[in-house]
Amino acid sequence: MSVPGNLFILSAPSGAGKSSLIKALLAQPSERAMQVSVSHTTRAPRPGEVNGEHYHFVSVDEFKALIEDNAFYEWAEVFGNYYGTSEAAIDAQLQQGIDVFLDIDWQGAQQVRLRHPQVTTIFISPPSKDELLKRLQSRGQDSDEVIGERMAQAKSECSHFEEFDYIVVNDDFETALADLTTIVNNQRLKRSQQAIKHQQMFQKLLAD
Ligand SMILES: Nc1ncnc2c1ncn2[C@@H]1O[C@H](COP(=O)(O)OP(=O)(O)OP(=O)(O)O)[C@@H](O)[C@H]1O
Ligand SMILES: Nc1nc2c(ncn2[C@@H]2O[C@H](COP(=O)(O)O)[C@@H](O)[C@H]2O)c(=O)[nH]1
Repeated sequence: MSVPGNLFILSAPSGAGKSSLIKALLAQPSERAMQVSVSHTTRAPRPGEVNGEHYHFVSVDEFKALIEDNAFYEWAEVFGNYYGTSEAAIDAQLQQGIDVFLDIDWQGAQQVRLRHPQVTTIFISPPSKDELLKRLQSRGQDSDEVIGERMAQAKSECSHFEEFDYIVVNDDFETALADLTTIVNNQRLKRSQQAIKHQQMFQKLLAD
């Protein structure tokens, strides 16, 4: 029997660094395959974003048709655009034993928790408001107006931090990455997973 993949959610105010942390985590050597789920969105691509890699970029009509088809595991409206996680895609990854990471907002996290109670949820916090603003500005991808909206939304995202299993403060990047790696490894070391992975060893240990 193979161990099914683990599902992880990373939520944070925009600009706190969750995409950077997931990218660095996935670049590390790992005993299990890890993938980040590619969401659908109606937001316009940012410079350098590739369709199918960063997001599946769709029109509002296409997104609404996918909602009608029950194609989404969860979906939400964030900053006036729709975002959603494809159910078929993550089910296939988990069944193949791949650990899947969802970079979604608190509304999506609430929906996934109801459907998949074993999910591990992680809140990534910026060290301060000033630093969050600096990161949004230094990314150089959004207008001042959009940055203002994201800063206003950050308070609402942060107000949900107590709903998460773990909190990682992304002040020093390498420390935050080490914390995230520890959380992932903790999940893999749980008895439920180890019992399946080492089934034959336990059978032999318990044999007469
Ligand atoms: N610990 C850190 N110290 C300094 N800068 C950081 C740190 N972590 C990430 N950054 C920088 O902050 C900016 C925002 O990071 P990133 O794009 O990963 O955020 P995000 O939370 O994924 O945002 P969004 O939800 O909008 O996609 C990037 O320019 C990134 O290089
Ligand atoms: N509920 C969902 N939220 C999602 C999904 N994909 C991304 N997001 C969140 O949206 C904001 C903005 O993202 P950006 O790429 O436009 O900066 C951020 O908080 C993401 O976590 C999703 O599928 N579902």
